[in-house]
Amino acid sequence: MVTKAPEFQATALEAIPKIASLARGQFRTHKTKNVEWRKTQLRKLYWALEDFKPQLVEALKSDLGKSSFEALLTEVDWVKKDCMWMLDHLDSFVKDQKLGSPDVPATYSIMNFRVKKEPLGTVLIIGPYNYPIQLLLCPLVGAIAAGCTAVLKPSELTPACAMWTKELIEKRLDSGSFSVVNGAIPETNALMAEKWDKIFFTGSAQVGSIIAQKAAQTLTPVVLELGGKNPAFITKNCGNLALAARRLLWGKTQNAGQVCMSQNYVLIDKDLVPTFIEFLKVAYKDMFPNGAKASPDLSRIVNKRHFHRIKKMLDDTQGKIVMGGELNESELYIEPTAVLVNSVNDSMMQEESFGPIFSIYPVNTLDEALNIANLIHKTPLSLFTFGNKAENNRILNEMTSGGATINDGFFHGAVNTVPFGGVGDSGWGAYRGKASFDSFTHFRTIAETPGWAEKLIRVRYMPYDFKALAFLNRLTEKSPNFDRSGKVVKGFGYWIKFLFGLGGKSAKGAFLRWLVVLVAHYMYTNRS
Ligand SMILES: NC(=O)C1=CN([C@@H]2O[C@H](COP(=O)(O)OP(=O)(O)OC[C@H]3O[C@@H](n4cnc5c(N)ncnc54)[C@H](O)[C@@H]3O)[C@@H](O)[C@H]2O)C=CC1
Ligand SMILES: CC1=C(/C=C/C(C)=C/C=C/C(C)=C/C=C/C=C(C)/C=C/C=C(C)/C=C/C=C(\C)C(=O)O)C(C)(C)CCC1
Repeated sequence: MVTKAPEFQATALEAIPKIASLARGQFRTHKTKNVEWRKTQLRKLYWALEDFKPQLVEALKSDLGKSSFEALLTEVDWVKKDCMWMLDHLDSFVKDQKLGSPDVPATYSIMNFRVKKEPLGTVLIIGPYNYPIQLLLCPLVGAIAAGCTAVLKPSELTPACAMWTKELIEKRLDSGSFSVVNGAIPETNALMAEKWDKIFFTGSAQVGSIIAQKAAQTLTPVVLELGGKNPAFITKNCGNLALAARRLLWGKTQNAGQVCMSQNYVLIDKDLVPTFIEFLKVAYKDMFPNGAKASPDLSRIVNKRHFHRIKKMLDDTQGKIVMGGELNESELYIEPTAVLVNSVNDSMMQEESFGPIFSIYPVNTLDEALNIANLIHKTPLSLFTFGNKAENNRILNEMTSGGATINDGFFHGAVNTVPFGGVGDSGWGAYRGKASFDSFTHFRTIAETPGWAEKLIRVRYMPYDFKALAFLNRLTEKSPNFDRSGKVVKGFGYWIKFLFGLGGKSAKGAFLRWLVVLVAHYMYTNRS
């Protein structure tokens, strides 16, 4: 029998400054600089997740109706894998990076330039409700790896997960170095009143803006992982429309579409629309042979407020529901739903879905699709392309996004070791894999000037000597190979290189050409 989650209890407001101060104090002991200490914390986190697995799976069920399959794949095991990956690579990440050519000119090579990887300090991590374990603890893996201490603020909308997270972190990790503050706006405000060395926020753009403004007052750096209105493009040349339908439906069924990087709307060649809808229905039937409501796999909407937010999008649409459409408030159930729309002003195009619903918008050309997508949201978190190679490249070239997947739903975000983040108003900064370590690290450049070099570098001292400066410039300055209009000038040096390199553009190219010439010459002279 799995123990029920402790009843949700917000952290006392007056305790919050002490928690923050304790975490800062722990950082000042310098124990986190020890890489073995960090590894021990990561190992403890791994085992805490393993040991609390039944409680977390149950909590995800009670907070979000999440299936145990998804609870393991995308939350508990996901973070465990993150710990293991970080443990495997931490030794190489923490090493000083020696700076040589091309960063340091040869003339300065005696200064032993290097980059030291320093922990930023004490950080605040604020999480959202949709993946309450993964999106709170993966940034923590980065923070621990980098040598930071941290205070975590889980979403109050997933109370069972929040309470277990507090227990597993505070019971298993170094006391005081890692703490969890539970609560909503007042508790977050109390946390924001403290000084942090970095704030890592995942959530809505609206709250992200509040956090960024508050952080700016103390010049605190922030990572923002926000939402977006993400487009999918399907062109006439998409090849396999049935596959596109199935893969896009996947994006709206995992976690009942409460995935910030899944598609909001599909811009599709108008001639493909009827077939695409048929394929969506086939895929739906495959995934839910007994209907979505009866499926043990489909999550529920987190609460009534979000249920009504999503319902309102459907109530306000002028479009036609072509798949799904069933809602049940008492069960917080919303069926995976597709709506065929014909206006960019439709609620289904203008609002962030963040649920199992999406719109289908027929277009005449790819130009039209790109114009619409750039109009709806210029910097979405993701985009998806289903076209031929040239079309996919064109879409990627003419529209930006945090990340993108060609020929699938949100696959670029389904691997935990590659960088993940938004662009513009869908987010600042990235994490996962090495990016998680980097996100909490200060890359500190160090130079070391040997005493014996004093004579060589005396040019910098007053009284200044223009002759010495001219000499230094002769050693260090490179003359341009371009004129004032920006055109490359093929001067004497270029033609010499061209001649001796036999037209090869690199040393390797020149070497290969010389090799061919020499082999040909050898064969010619040794022919029988
Ligand atoms: N880019 C990414 O990785 C992700 C982005 N999201 C985005 O998050 C949103 C859904 O998550 P929610 O939990 O509803 O986000 P939210 O922004 O409402 O809440 C996130 C966190 O901020 C706190 N918070 C809420 N209002 C606050 C306020 N006024 N002042 C200070 N703190 C406050 C909450 O307690 C919670 O811990 C969607 O917009 C979604 O697109 C969600 C998951 C991942
Ligand atoms: C098994 C063999 C092979 C290989 C098999 C392969 C490649 C299997 C692939 C499985 C797939 C596609 C699994 C899909 C996993 C999806 C995941 C983990 C989704 C995660 C979603 C997340 C983390 C959501 C996050 C949400 C966020 C950030 C948000 O709201 O923004 C071979 C190689 C073929 C050989 C034989 C054996």
